Amino acid sequence: MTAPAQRPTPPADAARSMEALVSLCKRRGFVFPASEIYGGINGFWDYGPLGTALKNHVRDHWWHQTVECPPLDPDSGEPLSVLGLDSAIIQNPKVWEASGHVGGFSDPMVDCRETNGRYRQDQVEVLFVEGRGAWAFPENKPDAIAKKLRKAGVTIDDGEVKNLSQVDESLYGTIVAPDTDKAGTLTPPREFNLMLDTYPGVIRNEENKAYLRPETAQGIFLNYLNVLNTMRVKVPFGIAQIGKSFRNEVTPRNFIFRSREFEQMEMEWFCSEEEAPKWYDFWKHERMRWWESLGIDQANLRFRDHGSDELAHYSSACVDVEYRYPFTAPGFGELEGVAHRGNFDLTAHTRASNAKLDYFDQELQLRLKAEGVGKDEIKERSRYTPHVIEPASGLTRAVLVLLCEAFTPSPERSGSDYVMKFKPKFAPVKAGVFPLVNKDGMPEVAHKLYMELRQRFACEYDAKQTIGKRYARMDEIGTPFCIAVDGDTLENNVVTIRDRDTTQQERVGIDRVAAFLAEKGC
Ligand SMILES: Nc1ncnc2c1ncn2[C@@H]1O[C@H](COP(=O)(O)OP(=O)(O)OP(=O)(O)O)[C@@H](O)[C@H]1O
Repeated sequence: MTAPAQRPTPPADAARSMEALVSLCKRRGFVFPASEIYGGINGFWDYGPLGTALKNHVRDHWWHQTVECPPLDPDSGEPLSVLGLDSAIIQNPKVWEASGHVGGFSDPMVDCRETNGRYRQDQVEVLFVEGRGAWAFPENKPDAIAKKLRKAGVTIDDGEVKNLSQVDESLYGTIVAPDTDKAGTLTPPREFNLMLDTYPGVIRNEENKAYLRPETAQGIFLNYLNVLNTMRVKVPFGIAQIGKSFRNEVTPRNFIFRSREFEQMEMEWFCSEEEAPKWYDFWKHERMRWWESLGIDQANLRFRDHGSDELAHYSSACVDVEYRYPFTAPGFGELEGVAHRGNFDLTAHTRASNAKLDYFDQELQLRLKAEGVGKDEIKERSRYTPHVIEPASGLTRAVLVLLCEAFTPSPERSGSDYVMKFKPKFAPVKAGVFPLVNKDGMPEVAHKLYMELRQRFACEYDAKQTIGKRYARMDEIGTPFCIAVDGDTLENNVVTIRDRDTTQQERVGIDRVAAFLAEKGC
């Protein structure tokens, strides 16, 4: 008996809040649908000025904490070695054959013969009501689900909900497909490859077919030897990179959660087989600590260990860091995977390319010698293909999480419906500088302050509209501080700084403003 499936119906207010968030992101310049003036293109998004700033702040924080200032070795207390990389998006297609992506990077899909709708099998939930029938759900459309069930005269509590991937195909004939009222229109599942292809060069034929990378990780394996030979590192060490990846997702959805072009932040940690379990545990907890450092509420984060049936054949452990997205609530969805990949990738590339991607561990050799181990055994054990621990996360998914965390309805405030409560470090704009009124010498003083502050902080100068409207706009784009130059500034050199979250105001000497912003973590 399988565990009861989670209810497919997200709370209606969560769906509505997602709608409001998407609309705010567009209205305020965070994220726009790609090619919007041509009707858009499914699964692609453009990051506007504020979304780009937010994304860059997250990217820089990851890079700083992973490459420039990585965690300390738990045993020696010395910094770990992690080196940065920026590999090509398009590589020799043999790479993706060796890695298993050409043959096996696919999702099982079912089609509806009636509507031609195509669904990922594991993203369809089915309600079985004994003696009445079975209804498949269009995911995350609570209103449509409610309507469909009402029409059928059943409620979600009348039966049992199962994921379609756990339903025997012989029962497909009884299921009403997600977008029809007819039973039995779903086809059996078929594998659908997620690789997007392209044809570099002048001739467009199978021989010249190449792929847009579906993950940044393989670029790291391809450069393992280059880094080892040039950077004076020894195992254990890591190689990290941030960059675009592409997947022909069948059902891109939930805003930027699942898109066809997205950005990843991945690190491959090369270590000995013996130490791999220790490093797996280490990186698992380090990664959670990192997510918490973004200011995400701990209650919205959790680990989910993969069951043995989910693990790739070469992997001995994998855990997801999950976040409670509005569209998964009360459940969670993936944000990052930390995988123990064994030495599958390096071994596969060794086999396919004939390059020697192994490692001679001099320290291990000396240790074994001191332990009195025999010559042949030393030789065999001190040359090996490193094992790998891989923390792999989505940069664009991280942006979505920060947007969801920050998004706070503010019915008590006039002028803005929402406040985006970003941690100051990640806020796209750190401070708004306003003259209280656009006269009496205030604009000149405010503009001078703005010109100084912008050397260190992303600031905006705004002298238009009422002060209330200026505050409201800053609240909606998540600017943590607004600095008003008023009569008191002209007389006493003090400005009024308003805190976005509390709306409390504080008087601060004009020459202390930069220090104030720095102290607040801007
Ligand atoms: N289509 C996508 N759009 C946005 N981010 C993605 C997408 N696919 C993967 N990611 C991000 O890259 C990370 C690492 O990729 P990985 O291959 O482990 O994902 P995955 O397990 O296939 O994700 P999912 O189960 O959500 O499809 C994911 O945790 C996620 O944050």
